[in-house]
Amino acid sequence: TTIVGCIFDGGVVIAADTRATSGPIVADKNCEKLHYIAPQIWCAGAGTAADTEFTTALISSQLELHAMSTGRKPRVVTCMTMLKQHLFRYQGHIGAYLVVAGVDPTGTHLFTVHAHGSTDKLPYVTMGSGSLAAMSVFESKWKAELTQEEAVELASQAILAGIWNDLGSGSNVDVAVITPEKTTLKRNLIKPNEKAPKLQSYKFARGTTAVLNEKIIKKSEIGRYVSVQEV
Ligand SMILES: CCOc1ccc(-c2cc(C(=O)Nc3ccc(S(=O)(=O)NC(C)=O)cc3)c3ccccc3n2)cc1
Repeated sequence: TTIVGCIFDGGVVIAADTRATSGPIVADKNCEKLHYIAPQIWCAGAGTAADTEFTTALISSQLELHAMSTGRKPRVVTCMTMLKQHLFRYQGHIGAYLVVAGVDPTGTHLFTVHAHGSTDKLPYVTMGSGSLAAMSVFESKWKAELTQEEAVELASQAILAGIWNDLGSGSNVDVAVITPEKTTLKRNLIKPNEKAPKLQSYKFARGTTAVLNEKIIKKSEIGRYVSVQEV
């Protein structure tokens, strides 16, 4: 997994690859790693898919209840604090590595939350197995006061660095852009690994495999030919 976040002049962008793995196997070629928390707070998740999905959904619910009881819009720092306290309580056994990003009445914010409960507040962040490849892009190309378009391009390039250089990352680039005015999810913004059409049809013609013999039997006689395990 490669997930990133980057603050720009007027908002924040987060992005993720879409490969889900189970050991060396690609379990899903187009999974979703950007999670909704609140209208202007989104989270990118790396680690155990079920843990990132359920942890973000739980905190999204708790944050909505908190906003209802305070009568105020939810704050990104509140989301981060709820996440870190939950993950710390489970001492790292919940495998969720999260990039928390959003806009609230206090401004634009970007945090990382690690599975053990540690957090960082930075202008750009990367996490997951492709985090070093992604960070190399930020360390070489990031500058202050990026425009939205520059930030989307930089974040996309950082994810592509993970896709090309980390076997745990792959397939497509998802991006979410959060500003005070609106939040835009750009699902599969870049699809650099689409399969090319086959050069020819590989369908076998009927009769390619010879039928050596054929026997039609009554259902009651199946037991003579196939051992059927009665449960
Ligand atoms: C007592 C434990 O102490 C720890 C201290 C630090 C970290 C840590 C982890 C990460 C990190 O993102 N690790 C990570 C890797 C792969 C996936 S994955 O989803 O691609 N694959 C699997 C199998 O989870 C997720 C997260 C990280 C990233 C960027 C900068 C710093 C970082 N630090 C972990 C443990």
